[in-house]
Amino acid sequence: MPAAQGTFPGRPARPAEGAAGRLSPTVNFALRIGFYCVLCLVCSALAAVACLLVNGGRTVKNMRIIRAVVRTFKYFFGLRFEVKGLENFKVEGPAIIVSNHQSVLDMMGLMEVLPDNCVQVGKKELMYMGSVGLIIYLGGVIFINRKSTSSAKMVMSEVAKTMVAENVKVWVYPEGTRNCTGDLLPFKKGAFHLAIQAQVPVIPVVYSSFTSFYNPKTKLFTSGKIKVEVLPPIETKGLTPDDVTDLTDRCFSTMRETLFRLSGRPSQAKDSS
Ligand SMILES: CCCCCCCCCCCCCCC(=O)SCCNC(=O)CCNC(=O)[C@H](O)C(C)(C)COP(=O)(O)OP(=O)(O)OC[C@H]1O[C@@H](n2cnc3c(N)ncnc32)[C@H](O)[C@@H]1OP(=O)(O)O
Ligand SMILES: CCCCCCCC/C=C\CCCCCCCC(=O)OC[C@@H](O)COP(=O)(O)O
Repeated sequence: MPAAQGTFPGRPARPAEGAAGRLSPTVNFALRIGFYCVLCLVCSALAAVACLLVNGGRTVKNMRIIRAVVRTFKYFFGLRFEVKGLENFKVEGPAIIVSNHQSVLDMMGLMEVLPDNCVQVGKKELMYMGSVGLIIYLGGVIFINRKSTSSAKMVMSEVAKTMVAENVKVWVYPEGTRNCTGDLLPFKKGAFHLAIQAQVPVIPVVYSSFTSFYNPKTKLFTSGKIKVEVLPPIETKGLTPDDVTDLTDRCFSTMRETLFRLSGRPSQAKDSS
């Protein structure tokens, strides 16, 4: 049966979708995003209780509980993850993980590959999202104020010390904001300063472009497959602050190349346009 006008774009309607399958893309998008938010809020509240009972308060150990919960979300949205390179997370000790950031849906991709003892750097506004803010706090997320470079730098310098002392990996989205264009935004340098200050490797993780199944501008949100690749660690031992720009550029080029390859984007279209 051909896809009827107004069904989830990209594939024919299934009989079980019934009326929902015939909704306009805008309504379909709103319903699916609304459901995602409700799912996050409800599951965060339940997970928060579990975290408090099992681990007693704010600790990275709670990420195991959060990860187990969030890994079930993909089934509600017909999303599949094809993951390669997980062995690259097996470095001795702490590391900085950097990845591309496309959407609020990234939390599913994050939890699909998240190694143990790993916290994320997040904007402080996330704290005020009700139960989601609470669970993010309990998971040990490091909050930064993006509007104040000096305060963000201070927090990051503190993280450089504690991540080594406590053997924790730190996950940073170096684009600094969501970007669902199928390309990368220029990278902010915080993650790379952090890696060099702590003298720990940088592990890039790349998610293929969501644009074939998710696009807030065109109200597209259907099922889809996401390819994920964990790339080999980039060592920073012996690097100094003078090397931050080179390290940033190196990670950016490697990740952009990988993003285009995973997304099936032709190599001649690599220039940002
Ligand atoms: C049950 C279900 C619920 C689901 C629960 C799921 C739980 C998981 C939660 C996951 C949360 C994920 C949250 C994601 C986000 O919030 S992304 C947004 C926040 N993150 C970031 O912004 C990180 C990336 N940004 C940076 O690294 C920035 O560099 C930052 C540190 C923030 C500073 O930004 P900005 O002011 O814009 O500065 P620049 O990068 O342009 O840098 C300015 C100059 O400062 C120098 N610099 C930067 N950092 C440092 C540093 N640490 N030490 C020394 N110097 C630093 C930088 O080099 C620039 O100077 P030059 O231009 O090079 O001279
Ligand atoms: C009592 C207050 C109630 C608030 C209700 C909030 C409802 C939202 C509920 C669930 C949404 C799920 C969010 C999961 C966490 C997503 C983290 C994320 O992706 O943050 C975006 C941030 O990286 C970059 O932000 P910007 O792109 O710069 O912007």
